Order: sequence, then C-alpha cells, then structure tokens
Amino acid sequence: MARKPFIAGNWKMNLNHLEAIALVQKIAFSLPEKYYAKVDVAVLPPFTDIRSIQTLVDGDKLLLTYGAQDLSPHDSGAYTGDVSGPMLAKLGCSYVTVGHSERREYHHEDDELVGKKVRAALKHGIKPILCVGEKLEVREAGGHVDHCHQQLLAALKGLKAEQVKDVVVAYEPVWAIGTGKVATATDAEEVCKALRGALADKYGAEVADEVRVLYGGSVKSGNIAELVACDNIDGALVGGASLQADEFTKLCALAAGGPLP
Ligand SMILES: O=C(CO)COP(=O)(O)O
Repeated sequence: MARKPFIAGNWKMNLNHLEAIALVQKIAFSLPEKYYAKVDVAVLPPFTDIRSIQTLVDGDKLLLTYGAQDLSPHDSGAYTGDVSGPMLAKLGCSYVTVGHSERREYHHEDDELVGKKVRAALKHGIKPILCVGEKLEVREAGGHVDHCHQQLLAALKGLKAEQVKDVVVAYEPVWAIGTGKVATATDAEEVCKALRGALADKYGAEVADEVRVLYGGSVKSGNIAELVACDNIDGALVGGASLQADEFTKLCALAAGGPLP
C-alpha cells in the first residue's frame, strides 16, 4: 500500500500567535494547493497559537492541518496548567505529539504516561504522533532497535488494532535532535522498518501497512528526499527547519516528489 507522505512541523516553544499567523500565511502562499494531493502537511504550534491558526485555516480554507505538542491524559478537572483532549478537539486539532524526548527528559514522562496520552488523544479523534528514540549511549551499545521497539509497544498497550491505524509513529533518535547530526537514511530506515515489523507482529500486516512512520532529527530540505525514498519512512517530524517558511515549503515540496515551487 502506498502511504501518502506526511510532514509535521514541531515548532516547540517558539513563535507567539502573531508570528504563528505570519508563518502559516507564508507557507500557504508559497506552497501551492496542488502539492497537497501528494503530501499531508501539519504544523504543531504552542497551545497559545492554536486558536489563531484555527481561525486562519478555517477562514481561508487552507489545506494545511495543525495540532498540539502535548495533552493531558485527563478530560477535565483539577490539573493546573494542563490542556485536555476535548479542548484540543474543539480547536480542530488533527494531531498531537506524545512522548517527545524533550517531554520524557524535562517532564519525566514515562511509557505509562505516554500510553495514557495516546489513548486520550484517540478517544477525542486526534491522531497521536508517538515519538520514540534512543540516546547516543544506547545506539553506541547497539541497543537502539530494542529500545525503540519497547517504547512503541509500551505506549500502544491495550489498544485495539483498529485504533493503532490512527497512530503516527515518529522515530527521533535523541542524538540527532537539534544537533545537525541527521541519522543516515540507512540508519533511520533500519529502525523504521523494525518498528513497522513490530506492528505487523502484534497487530497484523494490514495495520502495519497503514501506519505512518516518520523520521525526525535535523531534517532539512537537503536530506528529506533521501529519507522519504526509503520504503519505511513516510515523512518527517521537523523541528528547527519548520520555523522558516521557505525551508519548510521546500521540504514539503520535495516530500511530495517535487518540483520545487
Ligand atoms: O525534535 C524534533 C522534532 O520533533 C527534531 O528537531 P530538529 O529538526 O530541530 O532536530
């Protein structure tokens, strides 16, 4: 089955709502609509930008989608500072990142919490972008495939095969994030292929064939083409390069198979 490439821009904690509007307008202006037939594009801004982006996307009927970078495992209640799945769904979010290594590291999120967040997203019709990835010492010890495999299956625990189809998996080796050190396409494909294999073993070939597996970590317009050329890499979760309209547009166009706009 041919999976449509998917490029998601994780803005992390960058851009206020005015800057967010300006960036989405620039992307909309520079990436002609015809590209969306061949690539799905999403931006994942901070919470404070989402309402502005919703208004822009709905008002101008943009084909770009958007989502959030985190959600609470709870629907509502006394959880100061948290934002829930129903709130994100009401804002039209299509995606939410879950288990990003920065949340695992700075907010001590473990696989159990990540799993709860995956289930919270799915419950409200939001596709989780489930991030897995190893630190440098794990890769150097040769444990990267097992590590990612374990993170994946732990987060999906308890889900039915039908639900797993709506999960997007992102392989993001921690040592490649924000460092300029991109994994080689061969290294990225090795893990993405193993993750799809793990999904096939547990949920069946049909599910594994449908799930989109992305690579993330220092992705730019200069390396996206060789990454998406790999059989098991269906696109990218892009950090730094998603903050520049020209670079992000180029990257999306290349993931669509070109030509550059
Ligand atoms: O963490 C990332 C996306 O979620 C990757 O970030 P960079 O593209 O800046 O390396």
